[in-house]
Amino acid sequence: MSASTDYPSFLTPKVANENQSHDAAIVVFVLGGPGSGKGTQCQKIVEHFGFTHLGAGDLLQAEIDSGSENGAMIENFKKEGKIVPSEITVRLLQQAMQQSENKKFIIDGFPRNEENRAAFENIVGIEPEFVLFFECPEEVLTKRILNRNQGRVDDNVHTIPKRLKVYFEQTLPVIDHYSSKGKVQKVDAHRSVDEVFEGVKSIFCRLTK
Ligand SMILES: Nc1ncnc2c1ncn2[C@@H]1O[C@H](COP(=O)(O)OP(=O)(O)O)[C@@H](O)[C@H]1O
Ligand SMILES: O=c1ccn([C@@H]2O[C@H](COP(=O)(O)OP(=O)(O)O)[C@@H](O)[C@H]2O)c(=O)[nH]1
Ligand SMILES: [Mg+2]
Repeated sequence: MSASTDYPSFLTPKVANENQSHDAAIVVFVLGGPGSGKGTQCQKIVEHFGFTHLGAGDLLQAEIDSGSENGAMIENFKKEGKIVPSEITVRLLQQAMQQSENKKFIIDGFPRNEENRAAFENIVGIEPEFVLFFECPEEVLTKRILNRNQGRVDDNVHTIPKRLKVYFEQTLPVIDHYSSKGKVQKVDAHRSVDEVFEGVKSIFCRLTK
């Protein structure tokens, strides 16, 4: 008997959702320093390759904006360039994946440290297909962030050095971890948006088709 005939039809979507296994889901992590172009390139990947974009920073910002009980705490972490406790970010990512009908996700700006990585693998139970890594010189990152002009609380001279320090000390080890497993696809991000996307495109054509 199929699952859909086991339950009254109005219950089926909820039951299916709660038990949803992501065994079939494809996850690509997108990493790189703040300002390296992760969000910009993810938009283009969505248009060309049909992935759903989950920006970890965007999901956290939505929590702040919704006035949730954790909102003020998350905003303080963001202002200081610190990494929000994994259980919060992983829960938001897992919810977003469960609510999506798509099975192909690009997760942008996560995992930012080893704790994030272990929590995602333990709780969600998925390893990424590969990790797209945007490499960009530090001074270019700083310039791009200062020009971003989106009114972010963390795009300022107080927070930028803290974010860069966290990136070098905590996020690069995650990239090293995946590198040792042969999963890192590196792209030179210090080029025009279109040139970077040419590099991205060839990786996605090779690894996701
Ligand atoms: N290849 C690029 N060359 C120049 N500017 C870029 C490039 N990619 C992105 N930008 C700009 O740099 C800023 C940061 O890009 P964004 O995609 O938000 O990076 P991230 O998500 O990695 O922080 C934005 O203002 C964006 O328009
Ligand atoms: O998995 C994540 C993603 C983001 N952040 C927080 O959100 C901020 C902004 O992240 P975002 O990815 O939006 O920044 P970007 O790298 O795109 O500039 C980070 O500095 C952290 O404080 C976090 O704690 N965990
Ligand atoms: Mg971003």
